[in-house]
Amino acid sequence: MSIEIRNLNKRFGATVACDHIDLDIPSGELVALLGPSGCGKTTLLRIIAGLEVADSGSVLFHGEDATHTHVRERNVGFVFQHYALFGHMTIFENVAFGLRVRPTRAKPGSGIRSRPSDAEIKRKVMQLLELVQLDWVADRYPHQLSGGQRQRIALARALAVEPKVLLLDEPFGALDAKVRKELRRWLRRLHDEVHVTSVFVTHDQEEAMEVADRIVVLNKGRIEQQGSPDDVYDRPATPFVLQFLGDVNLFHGRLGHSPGGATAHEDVTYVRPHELEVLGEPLKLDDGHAEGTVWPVTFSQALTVGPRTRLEFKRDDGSYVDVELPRARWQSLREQLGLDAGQRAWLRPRHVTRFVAGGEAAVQDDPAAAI
Ligand SMILES: Nc1ncnc2c1ncn2[C@@H]1O[C@H](COP(=O)(O)OP(=O)(O)OP(=O)(O)O)[C@@H](O)[C@H]1O
Repeated sequence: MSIEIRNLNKRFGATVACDHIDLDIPSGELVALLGPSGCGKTTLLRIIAGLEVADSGSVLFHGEDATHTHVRERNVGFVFQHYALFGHMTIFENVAFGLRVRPTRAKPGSGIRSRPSDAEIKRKVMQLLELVQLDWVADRYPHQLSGGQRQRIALARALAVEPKVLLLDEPFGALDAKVRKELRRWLRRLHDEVHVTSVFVTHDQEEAMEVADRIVVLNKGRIEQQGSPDDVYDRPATPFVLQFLGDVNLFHGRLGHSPGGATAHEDVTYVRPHELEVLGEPLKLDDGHAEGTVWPVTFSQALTVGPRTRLEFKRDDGSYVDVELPRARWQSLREQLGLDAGQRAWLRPRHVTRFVAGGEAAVQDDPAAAI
């Protein structure tokens, strides 16, 4: 089931939660709505669900206008951050719930389906519990499960009614980092098996990059960019997207010294910390080879966390630049250059991103072309 959103607008008083949203979600895709707190992700999800009404615009399910269709008839499944399992019911009954509450004989054409037989419910619930790899907890109660297990059950319960669309609002938000990581990989594998069109809200860029087929980056109720994880990371359309998708060093005005004596570029330039190379001396021009931009800096400190090391350098204008490298690379570099706090070094970007004035279009550059 594809979802199309057309010129959707929603305000809460003076707050604009959805600002002219146009979005196509192809059938079977797993799409992440990504953005900072308050950018309108949940509101957009709730409008797709039918839990919130838009001020204007439309939502189409597979080409059919569903803007005014009641939530019960939209056939969507939900998973929220705070697992809303029923504490007094077993896991089996929790998963069976959506099927048990159906009418014995639904009105034809109402969009509501009839209740399956008890045998059919049993078969289906056990099949779903196997799918989420928790068939062995069928007789337990929610309080006897871990948070991660409860979220897997919440997902099984959402899938039990065979939704055409699955909506997930920060489903792993309340879990600790390690369980989150496990569950997002698990969700990705599950989606590859089930293929139900899914929309996933998160403010965690790593989570979106790892799980989604496509990422929709939202900012202040507007879509900044949408594309594959590689598209938005490698070819950010705006400074907001670039900065939201990971750490970045920002350089205003003149970039500093370029060995060829060419004029440095005046635009704002962005370089990710892992795209900078540390040199012990400024590059010399030899054999007519243009080397591009090199920034003189002073080494400040190194912080190693696990396998990665983050180096902090100070530029002559007083601003700081971060460089990230594998821990082993840092160890060999330290020996090679004898880097100590206060020592001079030079940074060469392997890749820079510039935006023309107004921040409308990105220019992805070979750094040599930036001068
Ligand atoms: N029922 C409401 N009444 C008034 N304002 C609301 C209501 N719901 C949302 N808002 C406002 O609309 C904006 C978008 O909210 P929304 O919950 O969609 O953002 P979000 O991106 O999901 O944020 P978060 O990640 O913090 O959940 C926010 O400024 C919020 O305060």
